Parts: sequence; structure tokens; C-alpha cells
Amino acid sequence: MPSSDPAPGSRPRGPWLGIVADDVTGATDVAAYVTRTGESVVQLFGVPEGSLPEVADADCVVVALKTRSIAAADAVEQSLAATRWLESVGVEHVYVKYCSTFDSTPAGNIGPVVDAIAEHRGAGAVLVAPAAPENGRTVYRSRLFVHDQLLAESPMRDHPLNPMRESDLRVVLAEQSDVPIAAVVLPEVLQGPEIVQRAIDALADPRVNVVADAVTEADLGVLGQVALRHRVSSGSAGLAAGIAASAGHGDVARASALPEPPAGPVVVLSGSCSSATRAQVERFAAEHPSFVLDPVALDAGPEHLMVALAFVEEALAAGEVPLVYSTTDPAALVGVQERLGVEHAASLVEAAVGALVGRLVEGGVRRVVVAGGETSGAVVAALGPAGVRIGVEVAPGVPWTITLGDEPVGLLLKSGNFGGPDFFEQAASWT
Ligand SMILES: Nc1ncnc2c1ncn2[C@@H]1O[C@H](COP(=O)(O)OP(=O)(O)O)[C@@H](O)[C@H]1O
Ligand SMILES: O=C(O)[C@@H](O)C(=O)COP(=O)(O)O
Repeated sequence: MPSSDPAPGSRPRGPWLGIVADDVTGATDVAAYVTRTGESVVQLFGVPEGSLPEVADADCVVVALKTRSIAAADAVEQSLAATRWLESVGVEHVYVKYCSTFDSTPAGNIGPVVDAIAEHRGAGAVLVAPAAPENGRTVYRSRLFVHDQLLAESPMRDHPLNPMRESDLRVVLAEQSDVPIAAVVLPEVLQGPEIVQRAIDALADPRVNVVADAVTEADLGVLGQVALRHRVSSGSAGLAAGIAASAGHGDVARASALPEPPAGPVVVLSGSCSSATRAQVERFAAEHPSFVLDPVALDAGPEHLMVALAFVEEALAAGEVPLVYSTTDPAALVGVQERLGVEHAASLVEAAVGALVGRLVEGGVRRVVVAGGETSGAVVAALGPAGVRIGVEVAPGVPWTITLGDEPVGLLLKSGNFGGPDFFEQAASWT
């Protein structure tokens, strides 16, 4: 039987919504969406050791993990640890945030993580709703669209780590999960939460993952009302905002008074090879000093990284906003991956970006713009903040974040496919 949570209504004290996000940019995306609804949101990197003062005052806590592309068993273990921690601070609903393009492989990690958290919390039905219409992700008849293309026909089919070659989410999920899969289709969603809930209640299986259609924010509002009746739900930032809005206790004034990043030198780092980022890199590199980080050269020894660092320091000294990127097109990427191995190539880039950002922040950089989820994970791991406050959005789902602690740094962590062609310019000239 689906298990029910306390009904939405008066404002709870302390965090009521806990989000386990499978990468760092996905976490900032969902944090921004929930922030918009007037809830106060704190984003943490990993599971904290003890309590944090910022958490007690928050309505929503997002735990950003880096579990999207690791072994499923590790992803499950970390996600359960995050869930337990969120439960320890009192959250009522646990939301599993994954990519709006359902980034995963037959080994996981969406299915294994959703199933493990659902089992841990004794959940019955879990919504699986990755739609994020504002960023062009819609789900109809369980097929995921990226703007006007089916997922499997979109640039996601060439993703470096998880090429998505199937658009029917029931098929994708069935490869990763033994739990029965059902669908809630748009005509049901359009009839409102009671009809959706009735459809779920009519399902024979006590434990079921329910792929839910949604093509508008209003659809996600309906699903949000349904999700609030359950202990666990899952999707991208879209459904999380639907849940937060449906809870109905957001403080609208708070959403319009968000913090700005600290002033100071800016660098742009890009390890994303997604199509949106490629266009952003091309445009920014035409106007600003830029350095190509080459995994093959990184593999040859430390010199390439030293050259990159010197290049950036020189540009900063000249008052420029430098760009360092490994961003490349699908054909070149395949060439590098065949030569070095997918994981080794990625880890070379990520280690280099991490090493660079550590030195640059030590040297006084106060705003770091990063493209790519895994790449952002490497940046955060290198800088090591416990968490961030959520600031103003530069593009939908891409907010400035400000590190907690004494010497705040502004981090703008961009999911690969987010932002328009001028995104880096917008970020670099942000006042
Ligand atoms: N030139 C390259 N060759 C091989 N791998 C690369 C290259 N550039 C980036 N990568 C790797 O590709 C992955 C891109 O993923 P990510 O940073 O999450 O970007 P996105 O958000 O676009 O998915 C990272 O692991 C990164 O290290
Ligand atoms: O849901 C989304 O699309 C994003 O929040 C996200 O997770 C994107 O992943 P990356 O492109 O790997 O950052």
C-alpha cells in the first residue's frame, strides 16, 4: 500500500523536504527551483559529519552527492547515508533528484537508488517524473523529450559517460530495477491529483515505480500534490518545485531577496562536452583568453597543468576573465576516450580542474564559473565547502551559490546543457 505523509498545511519548523541529488549541478538546479517557491534552501556537499547551524533554519536541505556515474552499490550506500541524515534532521518527504535527461546506464544508478531509498522508508508508489518544461524536458506517454527531440535522438545519445539511446523511460528503468513499473499518462494528470492518486491506488503491486507524464509546470503542480501524499518521490528540479509549491507555505518575499556572489576575480572552467556548453565555449573563447586542457597532454605529466595555471594567472593579472576548457565535440571525444579509456580521460580532466581551482581560489579568485556536473563535483571536492547558500539564477536552474564559511566564494555550477550561448559572458560580467 502507498504510505501517506502528513497532509500539507501549516509551516513546519525546520527542514521538511530533503533532497538527495546525484550530482552537484543537479543539486544547485533543484535548490534554485525550490528557492523560487519561497522555501529557504541549504545545499550541502556530501553527508555532513555533525549538525550545521544553517540546516536548522532551512525548510529544504539538498544533499549533493557525486553518485551519477559511480558503481551502483556505492551510489546506493551514499544515497542511503544521505537519506538517514536527512531523516535525522526531521524531513518528512525525501526527493531523489536525478537528471532531467535521465542520465543513467543499464547498471543504474537511478533505479537502484530510488528502490533502496523507497525500501528504507517503507514507501509504496514512487513517482518517476524527470520533466522540466522550462528547460525543454517533457514526458509524454512515458517518452522523454529534449525540446522537440526524443531523448534518444537528442545530443544526449552521445553523452561521454551515459549515452541515452532509449526514450521510453519504462524501458530505461526496467533495465535498472526489478520493481514493477507503471505509468501515469497525461490525460490522467490533466484531470488533477485525485485522479492520479486513484490510478496509483488501483495498481496491484504494493511497491511500484510510476513513470509520470508532464509537459507543463501545471502538470508538475498536480504531481507535486500527489507526491506529498507519499514518503518518497523522484525526478528533476521540476517535480521538486511542484512539491514545494503544493506545500503552500513558501515566503514569496524571501525568493526576491537572494544573496549575490562576493566581488572579485572570475574564472570560467568547462569540462562539459554537452552541445549547449560547446556553443557557450565557442562564443566566450572568441572574446576572452582561453586555454584548451588536453587529456592526452595531462596524461603525459604535470607540465600541461603548470602551463594552464600560468596562463590563467597571467590573464587574471591583466584583468581578464580566462576560460579553461576540455570541452570538445563528440568525434574528438571518442578519439580521446579510445586512446585513454573513458574513465581515465574523465579523471585526468577532473583532477586537473580540481587542482587548478584550488590554486586559483588560494590566489584570490572569488567567483568560479563551472560547466558540467562531474566537473563541478571535482571543483567542489577541491574547494571542500560544507555547503552553499542559494543566490540569484543566471539562467534557469543555474543559480549563483555562495559557499558557507568565513571566506565565501561564489560558485556558478552549470549543468552541461543549461544556459544560452551567452551564458559565460553573462556570468563573467555579473555585477
Ligand atoms: N576532452 C575530453 N576528453 C575526455 N573526457 C572529457 C573531456 N572533457 C571532459 N571530459 C569528461 O566528460 C565528462 C563530462 O561530464 P560533466 O562534467 O558532467 O558534463 P555534463 O554536465 O555536460 O554532463 C567529465 O567526466 C569530464 O571529465
Ligand atoms: O536535471 C537536470 O537536467 C540537471 O539538473 C542535471 O542534473 C544535469 O546534469 P549535468 O549536465 O551532468 O550537470
